[in-house]
Amino acid sequence: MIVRAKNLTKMYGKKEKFEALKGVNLEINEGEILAILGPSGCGKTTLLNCLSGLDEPTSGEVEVLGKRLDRMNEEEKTIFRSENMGFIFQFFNLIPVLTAVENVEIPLLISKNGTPTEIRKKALEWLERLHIFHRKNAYPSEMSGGEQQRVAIARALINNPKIVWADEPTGALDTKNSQEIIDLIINMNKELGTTFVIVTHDINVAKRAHRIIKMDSGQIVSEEILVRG
Ligand SMILES: Nc1ncnc2c1ncn2[C@@H]1O[C@H](COP(=O)(O)OP(=O)(O)OP(=O)(O)O)[C@@H](O)[C@H]1O
Repeated sequence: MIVRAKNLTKMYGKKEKFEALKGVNLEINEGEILAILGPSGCGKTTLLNCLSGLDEPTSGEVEVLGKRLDRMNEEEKTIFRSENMGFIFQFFNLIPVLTAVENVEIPLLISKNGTPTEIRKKALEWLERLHIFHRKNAYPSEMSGGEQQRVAIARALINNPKIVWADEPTGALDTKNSQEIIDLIINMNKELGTTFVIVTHDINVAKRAHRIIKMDSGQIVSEEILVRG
């Protein structure tokens, strides 16, 4: 078990309270690809952010890799995230003034993991692994959505995280690029054993996961385990 959430609730608003999570219980296995499906506004992003420590639940417990996030302060959570987690977003979130290779280097520069030469070498290796080496010197604005997402995945994986949170990773891509991005995620999961938690609207993406949970109005309403031959 890599993640365990107990009775998570999240309230938004001061006067007009809105309950975005209504007592969510969830366990995520190490090495699995979990897809979270559900209609717009049902609480998928809120759940993902509470599980990763980007946001704080109003009540409930979250344990990741045996550590209670709700017992850490912001600084401890930041360090914990940088050591153990990677993030992939719908709109890639690359830094516009940095090239592809420079964007991929960021996590290693932050964790001071290697000399500048070693860091550059590793970043280039990751670009190669994600079939985007030829765009190493391109800026985000010069790349297609599919290319930017490959760079973002390289950046998410370069620190060898145990778990990667992906919020609509194919939401801004066409069918062909979505397929390629999900293929890359599956390959990385097989090769590295990284756990992936993917919020998606796209049933074709969800179908490639090991398990799908469906949410509605702040609750998990069903679960499906997918068996592949
Ligand atoms: N900061 C906030 N303040 C107030 N309400 C919020 C806030 N963030 C989210 N909400 C509300 O909480 C609910 C859940 O939002 P969330 O973004 O988690 O849904 P979602 O399922 O990820 O939606 P989508 O698929 O459209 O991204 C929505 O009704 C949203 O309007």
